[in-house]
Amino acid sequence: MVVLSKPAMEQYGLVKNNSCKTNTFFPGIPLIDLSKPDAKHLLVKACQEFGFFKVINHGIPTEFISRLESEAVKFFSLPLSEKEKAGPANPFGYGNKKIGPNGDVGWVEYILLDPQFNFQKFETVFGVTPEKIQAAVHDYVASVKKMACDILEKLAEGLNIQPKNVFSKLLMHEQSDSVFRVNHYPPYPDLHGRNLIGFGEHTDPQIISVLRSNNTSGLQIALKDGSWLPVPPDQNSFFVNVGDSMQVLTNGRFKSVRHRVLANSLKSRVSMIYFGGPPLSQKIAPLPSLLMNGEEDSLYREFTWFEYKMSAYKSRLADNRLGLFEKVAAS
Ligand SMILES: C=C1C[C@]23C[C@@]1(O)CC[C@H]2[C@@]12CC[C@H](O)[C@@](C)(C(=O)O1)[C@H]2[C@@H]3C(=O)O
Ligand SMILES: O=C(O)CCC(=O)C(=O)O
Ligand SMILES: [Fe+2]
Repeated sequence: MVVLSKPAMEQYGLVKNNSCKTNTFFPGIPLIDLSKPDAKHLLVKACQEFGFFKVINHGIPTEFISRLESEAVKFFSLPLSEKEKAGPANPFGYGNKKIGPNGDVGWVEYILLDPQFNFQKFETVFGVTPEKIQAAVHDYVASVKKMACDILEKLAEGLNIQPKNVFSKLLMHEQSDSVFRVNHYPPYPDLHGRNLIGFGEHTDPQIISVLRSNNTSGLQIALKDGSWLPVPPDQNSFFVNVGDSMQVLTNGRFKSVRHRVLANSLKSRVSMIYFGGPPLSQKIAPLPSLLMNGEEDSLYREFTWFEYKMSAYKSRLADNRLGLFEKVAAS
């Protein structure tokens, strides 16, 4: 990344170092052991209260994680001119500082991939080893997707709805519109008590997002009172976000969590995120069984994932994207 002067860095957004919840009593990020029988109930509770949790005993082979991370680190270490051959990210490819099509910026560089992977665009960049990278992405994504489906099935069981694949089938569908992203947040020079925004606050539009990072801090989630809670990094665990589409499918029971990343002044952060989405034609509406078979009103007007995605790509990162689809309460 190019070194910038302090005023130039301000365009990425700065926050005071003490702007987060650190001293108020807080029980901590929900921790779910996927191998335990009570996982399904704890998952439901975490999705209702935070829309966010950490999982252990996830079954993802360490080798898949380290292989992909080391390929990603190699890629991000290339000269900018080489990396740019895989860009711009519109929507897939290499991106640097610009996030999305509507003027958002952050102290981040990234690769966005369609997990059905068309690596042709990357062939020139990855040179002799496109197959190696392709295999690393494939193994990692297949394994994380399986875990995401396991979590979604446990959630259906915990909610007492049938069939248990009611959510997971949307990711398993051969036309599932999922996205895979690797973010790199380089360290930045000291800004006298200020933190630089790496990835601005937002909610993820899809059903579920599964994140793994190296041991560098930066991720924060918004609590109900609007304060920011730093998420301690843990390279051996995965973090899961409820996305906007899941909030709608559950008629608002599960919360799509607002989150952001602050860049670290000392260490690089590398994160890999699988965003599990449904097929484009999928109707997104509360499940009838969660509307008490007609007793409860839907909070949202009906839409397809295609419509929501189109609308999301017209929005700015921090926008309340679901707001446009909420039904106005009758007076
Ligand atoms: C500003 C934007 C970037 C984003 C597309 C959008 O217009 C609004 C949603 C953003 C987001 C957030 C979660 C994921 O990182 C992402 C890939 C997604 O599906 O929605 C990004 C989009 C992006 O970076 O292109
Ligand atoms: O990089 C991270 O840790 C999170 C980034 C994120 O929220 C996203 O890419 O949607
Ligand atoms: Fe996100």
